Amino acid sequence: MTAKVIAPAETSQRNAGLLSRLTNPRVYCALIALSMLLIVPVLIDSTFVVHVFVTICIFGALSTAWNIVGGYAGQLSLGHTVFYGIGAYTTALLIQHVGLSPWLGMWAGAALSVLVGIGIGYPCFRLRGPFFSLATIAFLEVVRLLSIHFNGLTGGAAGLIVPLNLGWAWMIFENKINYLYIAFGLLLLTLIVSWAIRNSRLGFYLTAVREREDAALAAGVNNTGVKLKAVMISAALTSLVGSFHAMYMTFLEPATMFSLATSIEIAMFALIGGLGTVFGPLLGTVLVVPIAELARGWLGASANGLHGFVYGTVLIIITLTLPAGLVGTFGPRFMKLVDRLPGGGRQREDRVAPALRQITGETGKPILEARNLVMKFGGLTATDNVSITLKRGEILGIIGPNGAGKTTLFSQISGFLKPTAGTIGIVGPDGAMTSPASADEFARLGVGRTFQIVQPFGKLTVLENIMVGAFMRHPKVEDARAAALRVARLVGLEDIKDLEARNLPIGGLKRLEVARTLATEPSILLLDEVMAGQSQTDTQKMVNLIRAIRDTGVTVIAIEHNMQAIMSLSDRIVVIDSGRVIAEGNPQDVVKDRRVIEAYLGEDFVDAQGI
Ligand SMILES: Nc1ncnc2c1ncn2[C@@H]1O[C@H](COP(=O)(O)OP(=O)(O)OP(=O)(O)O)[C@@H](O)[C@H]1O
Repeated sequence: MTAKVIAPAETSQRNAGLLSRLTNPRVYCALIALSMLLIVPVLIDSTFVVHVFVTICIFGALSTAWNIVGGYAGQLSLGHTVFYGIGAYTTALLIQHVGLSPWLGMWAGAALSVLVGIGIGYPCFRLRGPFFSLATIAFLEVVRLLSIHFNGLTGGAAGLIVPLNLGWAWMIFENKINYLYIAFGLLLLTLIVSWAIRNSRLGFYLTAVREREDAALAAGVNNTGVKLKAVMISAALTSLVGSFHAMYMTFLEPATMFSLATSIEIAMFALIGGLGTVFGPLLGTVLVVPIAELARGWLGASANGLHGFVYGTVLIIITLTLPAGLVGTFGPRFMKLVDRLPGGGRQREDRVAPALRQITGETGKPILEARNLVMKFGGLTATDNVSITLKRGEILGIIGPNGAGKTTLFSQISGFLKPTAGTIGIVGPDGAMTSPASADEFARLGVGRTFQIVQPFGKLTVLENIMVGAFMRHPKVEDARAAALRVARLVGLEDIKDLEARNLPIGGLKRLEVARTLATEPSILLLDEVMAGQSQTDTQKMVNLIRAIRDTGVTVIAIEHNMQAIMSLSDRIVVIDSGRVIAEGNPQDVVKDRRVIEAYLGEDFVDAQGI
């Protein structure tokens, strides 16, 4: 076995990196704020205050873990306590029957929760919006009923008492402050995981999938795969917290451990604080839990159920006045203030862009072959035995009247529509002809497409949108950022790189479509009406850009209604009408073709002109 020797230079570089992070006001302010969750209860030293802070840490951690699925991936799970309950019961049962320490049992619970998460997530991700939420509630209810039914194991509705072995090994303490240390540790763990996801390729992919599933697929994202990863991580973290909570409460019953009300509370904290943000769920918890707990503490039994009233009131006020939640609304302004503190406002260093993917192959040889493609939508035949061969290095223009079937053809040759009949072959990097099975496979093989109706990830900046494409070839964030910056420069988007995509005019959005696709470093680029909505100057710039892209070895197919542009740009033109190819050849010949003029201007015009 060989051990890795760490050079002194490497260690000092790492220390310098850590020090530079710690002197960043965003980092030290977050650490100071978080440490208050420990310092305040230690200073006040009251059992009730410690209990409130333990509850904040537990629910903050649960909500942060939920946010990975509900916020980042946009899957509104309302059955998340299923993982919390599984963690709790597994840990308690392992102590009772095997004598296993909860420190180990909690990982067994997490593993089981991951498996259940995959089981729930895989079928449910096909469902959208409220149907997904309802399905997660249904799963929660089934597990709750099962835990009541198997009362020999779980104690049923009567509940289960955790064996009371005192000490750190058994996670049971007389002094409540010890629980706070563990709860705080779990909160830190979930926050670190959540932060790491947010700033990784997975985080970008989850946001992309949440915003536009088709555009994410076109960027090579395996949508189900990334959502499953999110569920697995979230399930494991929720389960760990559930295990700890079982030890804190020392009594488990199905109604509490698999509670729909708790599932909703967890989601609500994230909604109040800011869905899809790292610190939003914790902030929501910090704001709401103490009010409810204090009200309960002061008013005692007479205030039973009051916390629900408090949660509901805060939720209504926040959703009506701040739909993006507290962090979503005030976060950017607050960060500007924080950046003014010592050590703040540092500029990111421009990194050298990674090498472009090499495109190999002989110019003029087929790179894509579509044979007899048929696409039927009910009684309508959108493409009718269309066959095209794309030659490496050419620019192929596809024209035809509205509704001719051009976009349908694009969707077929990029894997978005499975042809009713016919075959598609793409030459892969190894030179062999392959037929990918899904849109993301097409993308990874080098087929990049834009959408006629633009598909920006509205809440991401221009540069982040392009990064989603760049991640396909450059998994590291900094490499993807540098590669995206190179593309932004090429496409003329560098000046507005930090603007949120939803604020762009249509011309900018069209260029962003091209940029995101280009960032995937395709060998075949499918452009669907990218010149629509562009000024004359911008159209000319786009023509020049497409030529420049072709000169780097990329093969281009462009659908276009701007005749002047497509005729000047294309090496070859294919004309489609009513789903069929009616003419094919070089631009000069195609414009004179009787069938083409007839398709655009009608038979009467052709007869009158005597063509
Ligand atoms: N998903 C769908 N379901 C049903 N019909 C569809 C679907 N997609 C396209 N069509 C129909 O198929 C035909 C071809 O549409 P397509 O969008 O491919 O034409 P197009 O040549 O791209 O038109 P345009 O130039 O206006 O964009 C149209 O009649 C359209 O209404």
